[in-house]
Amino acid sequence: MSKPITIIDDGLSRVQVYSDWLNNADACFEKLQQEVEWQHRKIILFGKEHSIPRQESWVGEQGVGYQYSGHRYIAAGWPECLANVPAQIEKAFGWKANSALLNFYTDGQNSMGWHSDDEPELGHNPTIMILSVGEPRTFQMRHKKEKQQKHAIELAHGSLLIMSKETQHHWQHAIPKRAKIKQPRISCTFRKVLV
Ligand SMILES: O=C(O)CCC(=O)C(=O)O
Ligand SMILES: [Fe+2]
Repeated sequence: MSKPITIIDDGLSRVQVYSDWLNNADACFEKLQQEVEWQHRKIILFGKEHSIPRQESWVGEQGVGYQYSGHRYIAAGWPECLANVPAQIEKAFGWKANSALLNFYTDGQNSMGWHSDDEPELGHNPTIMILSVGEPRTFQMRHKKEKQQKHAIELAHGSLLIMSKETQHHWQHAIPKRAKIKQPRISCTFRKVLV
């Protein structure tokens, strides 16, 4: 395993990236596009219905549930191409995910707004590992209180980004729109939901 690039390591929060982590990233990207049941979730904002600007799927060990934006999702298993990834991650980092939120960004018009992954079912200091395949996209981070503290990280095809320790308390992250990007990207955001 190559050495990670450390983005944040200030004693409280830690963010690291392994730029070329997944061996079979091309095959994984193809299979995820074909195998996953992608959903275009809708949200109500000020009484009006909107489609969120990307597609999603909740996957993982049978029965693991997740609640966000007023919906509850239950995992029905891993897509075949991700089935071995939690064990690979565990071998490398000693941390085992039981689920993942998958995001499909069709092109640079798709995005994700500022947020922290701080849902209560993830526990107090959740580790989140994001595997990226497809078109590289910028992963932005900003400190919640000291707004001048910012980072922008290009997440390459096959890269793994790890957020750990107190990162979700102190930082938010986002995937901004990019008008020039015409190609798709998939992110697999591995999580350990407390069951
Ligand atoms: O697509 C990404 O890299 C970010 C995804 C994310 O932040 C999330 O699913 O919570
Ligand atoms: Fe997130």
